[in-house]
Amino acid sequence: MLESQYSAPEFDIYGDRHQPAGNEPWPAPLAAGPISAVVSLPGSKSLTNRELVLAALADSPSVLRAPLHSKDSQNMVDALRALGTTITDTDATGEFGPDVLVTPGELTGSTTVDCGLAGTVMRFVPPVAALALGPTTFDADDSARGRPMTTLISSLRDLGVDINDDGRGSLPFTVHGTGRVAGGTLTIDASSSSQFVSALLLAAARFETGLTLTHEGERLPSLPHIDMTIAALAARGVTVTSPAPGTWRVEPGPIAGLDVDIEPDLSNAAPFLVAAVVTGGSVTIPRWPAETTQVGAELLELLPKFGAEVVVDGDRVTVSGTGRISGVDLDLTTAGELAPPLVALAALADSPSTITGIGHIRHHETDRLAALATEINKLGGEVTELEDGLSIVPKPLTGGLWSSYHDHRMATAGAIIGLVVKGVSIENIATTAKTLPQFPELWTTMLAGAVSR
Ligand SMILES: O=C(O)C1=C[C@@H](OP(=O)(O)O)[C@@H](O)[C@H](O)C1
Ligand SMILES: C=C(OP(=O)(O)O)C(=O)O
Repeated sequence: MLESQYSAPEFDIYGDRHQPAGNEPWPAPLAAGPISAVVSLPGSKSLTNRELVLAALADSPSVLRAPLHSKDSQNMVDALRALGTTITDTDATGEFGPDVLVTPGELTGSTTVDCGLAGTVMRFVPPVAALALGPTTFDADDSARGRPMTTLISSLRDLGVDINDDGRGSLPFTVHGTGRVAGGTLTIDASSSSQFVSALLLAAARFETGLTLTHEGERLPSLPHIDMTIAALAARGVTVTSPAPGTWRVEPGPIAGLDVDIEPDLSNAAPFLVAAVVTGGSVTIPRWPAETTQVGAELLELLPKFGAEVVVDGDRVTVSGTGRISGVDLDLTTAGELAPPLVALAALADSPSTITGIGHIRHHETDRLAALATEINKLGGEVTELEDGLSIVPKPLTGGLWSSYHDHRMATAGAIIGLVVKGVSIENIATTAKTLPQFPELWTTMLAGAVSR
């Protein structure tokens, strides 16, 4: 067994090596011409952080093969370790870091959890802490402290869990675990994030009577992420049913240990595939899963709407630009996570676009509707905020400073625009380490394959 990469603070998972000295903005590289590249990507954030949680709640050890090693996964590992789980690297190391062995232990609590910037940590871990034997205090980076938590806090309270949030309904708060949660029936409004549903379902098999959960609210975003939760539970022998749309039943029972392959992060494929479209080149992503619950798979249908060509050849997906980028009318309710790169693409299109169904992304790492409109307009664009989306009128853009708002997908959206707009600099490119510490390196290598016009 090797020394755990996850526990080595000197390991540069935060990507600081990519931040220019003195935290200077990162000059986004301009494409010399159409890109031609093969880009291999690290593991999915959503799969890694679900499998870490389920492995910690399981009745025997699990191995995660090719997991993500990033700030979000590090925050999850640290949280589960603090609660009593043993997580170590195995001696099998892939392209992006070692596989990990998760050995569940008694959940002791009496600890603190730093959620960093990770929605999956602040939503998925409190129900685990409710099963621990002592109090757990949750906090996050300043910029993430305001993300919605009320639904989860009140859900756990409805299940009898004592939580002290000093009346805030947000981070920081303390979950007073007693080692047991009775479970039962719960109705919640998950309109602001699917993660509330996933959080409760992930831990529910460990509740004494399981859980019947109903969503009642105006909308339910990011359904593929709920499907991912259900599939991950089912793979570990948990019985999950959906007796009616918007209702899920998790039977109480053991969660099995499992050796599981983590797929590459298909949402992080988006900026690279969009780069092919923007430059009229082609990008191939290897190890694309034939079947997946990842929402990034929707790119294969979404990018052709902008005029791209998609070829699937076994487990390799190639996206090519055709030189023309069409504007689109898109409802991205299921795939809000993909909005930043697609909005960047729409800003470079030949005709206007309207992208709706994404009001909830105002509660992601930042208010993404406001941030995208502000940053594109700063460069001369014409993007207008709608109640649940953006209207984008392409305009000739000029260079300037692109702010990231501690949001990895804002940083990568700026890099997309910088491919074809001279003089774009990205403030805090290191924030991409949330889910893809290798971003600047992979981006620069991809561009080395650009063909000069
Ligand atoms: O469960 C998950 O892993 C996620 C669910 C989605 O959250 P929302 O439903 O808040 O959009 C997604 O946007 C986020 O990046 C990851
Ligand atoms: C919304 C996102 O992250 P989080 O898991 O922190 O919610 C995202 O990665 O786009």
